[in-house]
Amino acid sequence: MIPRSLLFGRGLALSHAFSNQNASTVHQQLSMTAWNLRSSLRNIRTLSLMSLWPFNVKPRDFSLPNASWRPEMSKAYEYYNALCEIEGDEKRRLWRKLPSYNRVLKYTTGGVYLSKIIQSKARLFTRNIKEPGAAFEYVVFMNKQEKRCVCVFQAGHLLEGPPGHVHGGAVATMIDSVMGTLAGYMSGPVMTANLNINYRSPIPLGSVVLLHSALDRVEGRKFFVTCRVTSTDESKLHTEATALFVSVNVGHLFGTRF
Ligand SMILES: CCCCCCCCCCCCCCCC(=O)SCCNC(=O)CCNC(=O)[C@H](O)C(C)(C)COP(=O)(O)OP(=O)(O)OC[C@H]1O[C@@H](n2cnc3c(N)ncnc32)[C@H](O)[C@@H]1OP(=O)(O)O
Repeated sequence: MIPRSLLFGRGLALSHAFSNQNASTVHQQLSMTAWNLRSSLRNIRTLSLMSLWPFNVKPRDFSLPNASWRPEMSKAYEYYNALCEIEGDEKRRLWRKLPSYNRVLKYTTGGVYLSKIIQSKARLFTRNIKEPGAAFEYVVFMNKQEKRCVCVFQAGHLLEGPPGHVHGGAVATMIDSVMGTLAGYMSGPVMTANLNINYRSPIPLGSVVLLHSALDRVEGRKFFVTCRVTSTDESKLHTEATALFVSVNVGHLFGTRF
């Protein structure tokens, strides 16, 4: 909101201008008032940029590069990002970088109201750690036409399981998130009904891996998805997974059907 002091300050200047009866002084005062108003508008614009509004109209995109990214992460990001920028109009582009927010619901159409109703303090599990690089650093590139996506993932030090390696639950979280994002992108809201994971080789903590996810088939509301976690050069297989996602309507989140 605009601070009260700012509004009242300019309001006083305005009333003071019209209390003076002298014509030239009034003219002078009006010029001053116009200047004051212009300056107020400038201030308001500046203040809105300083995030004093109750709603953050431009949410932070957590999938953009930050200082915690290792060169390998940046290199993989640049590779896939370049695929997104291949010439041609946006609709014909095969690859698209997905933005990533800490509350998906809040930034979907009409979702701002739902996000207030459903656990307003809730935040996306993978995006709620403040320190950049400490946990899940990732970015998803979607190829809708080929019904697949690739996620570049850097596992931070808070994700330790076996000493020096990534916790299996953290790997499962990323797999579920990436597969769920693919299924959701293809169909709208989904929930994981079934998830099977085979851990083939441990992922060193701090390393960068790729998650390749593909839509295998669709049967009515059921979306069968696969995922492979590999090293960035794809020479090493870390994990394989299959999952079933079932499309749901918003009512399902409330425990009702409508
Ligand atoms: C808009 C795009 C944006 C994209 C950008 C999004 C970005 C966003 C990023 C975040 C991404 C996070 C992704 C995390 C995703 C979770 O973590 S979800 C949380 C974990 N999952 C849950 O809590 C789900 C709990 N389970 C349920 O709610 C319900 O069981 C389900 C899964 C919704 C299904 O219930 P239902 O709707 O009543 O459906 P139901 O009739 O039981 O089953 C439908 C069909 O599925 C089959 N089925 C159901 N469960 C199973 C099962 N376990 N095994 C085999 N078959 C099954 C049934 O047999 C049935 O088959 P048919 O008879 O039709 O052939």
